[in-house]
Amino acid sequence: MDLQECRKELDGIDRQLTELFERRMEICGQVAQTKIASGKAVYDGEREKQKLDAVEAMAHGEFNQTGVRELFSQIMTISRRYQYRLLAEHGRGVDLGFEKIPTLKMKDVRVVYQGVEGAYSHGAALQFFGEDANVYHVERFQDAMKEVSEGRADYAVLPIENSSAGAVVDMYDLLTGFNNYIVAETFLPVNHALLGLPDAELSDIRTVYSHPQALMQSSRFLNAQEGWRQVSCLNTAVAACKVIEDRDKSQAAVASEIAGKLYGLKVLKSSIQNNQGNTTRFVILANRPIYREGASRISLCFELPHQSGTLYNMLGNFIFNHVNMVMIESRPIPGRNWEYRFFVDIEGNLEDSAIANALKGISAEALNMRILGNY
Ligand SMILES: C=C(O[C@@H]1C=C(C(=O)O)C=C[C@H]1O)C(=O)O
Repeated sequence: MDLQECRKELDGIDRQLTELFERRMEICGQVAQTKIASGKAVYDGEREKQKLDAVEAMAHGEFNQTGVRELFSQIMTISRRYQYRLLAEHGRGVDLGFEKIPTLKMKDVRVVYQGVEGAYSHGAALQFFGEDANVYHVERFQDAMKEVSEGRADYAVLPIENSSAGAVVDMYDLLTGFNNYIVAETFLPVNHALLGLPDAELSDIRTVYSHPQALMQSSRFLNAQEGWRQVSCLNTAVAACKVIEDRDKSQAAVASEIAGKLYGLKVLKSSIQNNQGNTTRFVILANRPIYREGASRISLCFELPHQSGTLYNMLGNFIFNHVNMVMIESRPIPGRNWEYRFFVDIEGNLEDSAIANALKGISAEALNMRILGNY
């Protein structure tokens, strides 16, 4: 056979495959009807396993055996997608347990952040809730989560991701450890300023204090200054505090401008960080599953065993519902070697039927799916 003839033959086979696919889907529709009547779950893992073993046994040679396994795993994923859709049309959609609200309550609320006054988290809280917001701080991320879950604070503002350093991994573990929900996000540019005493000038400076990260992130500017000593501190706010307390004009701190304002320091030079676009994404957490009208991003997590194809199958729930995934992170599950918890962000609103379908699929097929928020 030449190429022309081969392709003609393939066209005929593909026509048959398509016809058979459509017939198969029709039967799957009938299966869905029985499930609507009986209340049985769409996903039947045992039946799928038997099916994959059976088709594999029918194929010849290792390559084809793996191939049909993969093919049928996909076909069954599509079959389930279709069934979830039919179930949703019959009012058997998922109750995701979230309440839609017109706007977030922003007035007379208590807001907690982690760290000290003048830290970037403080800046993020004021950026989102306004300069006059009723904010307070705690020492650790988990303390902030606890303040919210136990109702002492209405919201917590915590960093989740930095544009150059990546995910704040501790936060991911905490998101599953507490029943708090992400209700909003805010992006704070990480702008390090050089702060000195009110009567100091740039030419007076000999020693610079800051957190090692901030010193490193401002290395280009700092290293270009001849004879400046760089000294590490616990955090940027402690550095600012030291400068004001020592009353020495030759000392400066690298910290946020808000720290400067708080401690009464003068901005000797703003935006001294190497990377001008450096931004941190903060999430706002509340202790109730609420989402704003028009919310467009959903964060969720689920667990998967360390087996080939499990993640691929799970992500099929997004692909076949045309849901766009914008972030994925994995974290080991404590105490369960080689099993992972995945954190995924998708675009959409909990009211969209495609989203409900995808989430229903994942909740049936993965372990411990949790919607962390729609914001
Ligand atoms: C069609 C069914 O629903 C699902 C899809 C399957 C398939 O397409 O073969 C198999 C098992 C179920 O997970 C069924 O239960 O038979």
